[in-house]
Order: sequence, then structure tokens, then C-alpha cells
Amino acid sequence: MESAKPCIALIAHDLKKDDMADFARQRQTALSKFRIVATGTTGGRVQEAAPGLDVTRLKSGPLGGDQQIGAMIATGEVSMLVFFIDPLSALPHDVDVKALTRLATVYDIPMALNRATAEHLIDFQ
Ligand SMILES: O=C(CO)COP(=O)(O)O
Repeated sequence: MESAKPCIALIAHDLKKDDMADFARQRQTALSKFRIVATGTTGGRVQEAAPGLDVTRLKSGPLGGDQQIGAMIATGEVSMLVFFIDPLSALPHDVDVKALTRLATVYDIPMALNRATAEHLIDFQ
């Protein structure tokens, strides 16, 4: 049977992955109220950091994972986005990152692009 829990997407760029792992560990109880989808590498880090969480790993971001999550936002499957972006590095898939944050805006879902905002969002669930 399909879980009734809402679905949150977790993504972090490489230099933000330690931060995401720490966030998942610290906020494990709050995150356990969600089904989690994550891009491939981020999802692996989250599973290691907080093994009790319900995490589905999609493709890695540069290989289409951001686009998969964008599609899930468009179909209403993902209702919140936590995306720790790296604003100081050039990324080959920058257009995918932009498309994802655009869709989160189009569909008006809560979106945190840094840890401080993510903590507020999760703590107010
Ligand atoms: O690049 C990403 C998001 O744009 C993240 O992908 P990974 O979690 O697979 O590293």
C-alpha cells in the first residue's frame, strides 16, 4: 500500500554534502515523518548518516536526478524541496538545477536552498 506520508526531496551539491549528512542526522526525528527522495549520491550520504529514514535514491544530479525530482514536483508527488546548493562552484548541469528550482517555484512548494532555511522549514512541520 502507498505510504500516506508526504514526500520531501533532499539534494546537496558536493561541497554541501557533509552539511546535508549532518542535517539528516540532527533532524532525523522530524524527517522520519516524510518519505524521502534524493539524488543518488546525496541519498547515499543521508542513508549512512540516518539509517532509519525512508530514502529512495534516484539518479545522480548530473545524470538526470534533478530532472527526476522536478518531474515529481510537477506531478504532485514531492511536496517540499531541501536543496543545499553550492553558489561558489561551476556545475556542468547548471541548467538542470535552474529548471528544478523553477518548478518548485511554479508549483509553489516550500523550498529551502540553504541549511538555515531548511532547519526552519523542518522545525515548523
Ligand atoms: O548534483 C546534484 C544536484 O544538482 C546532486 O547530485 P548527487 O546527490 O548525485 O551528487
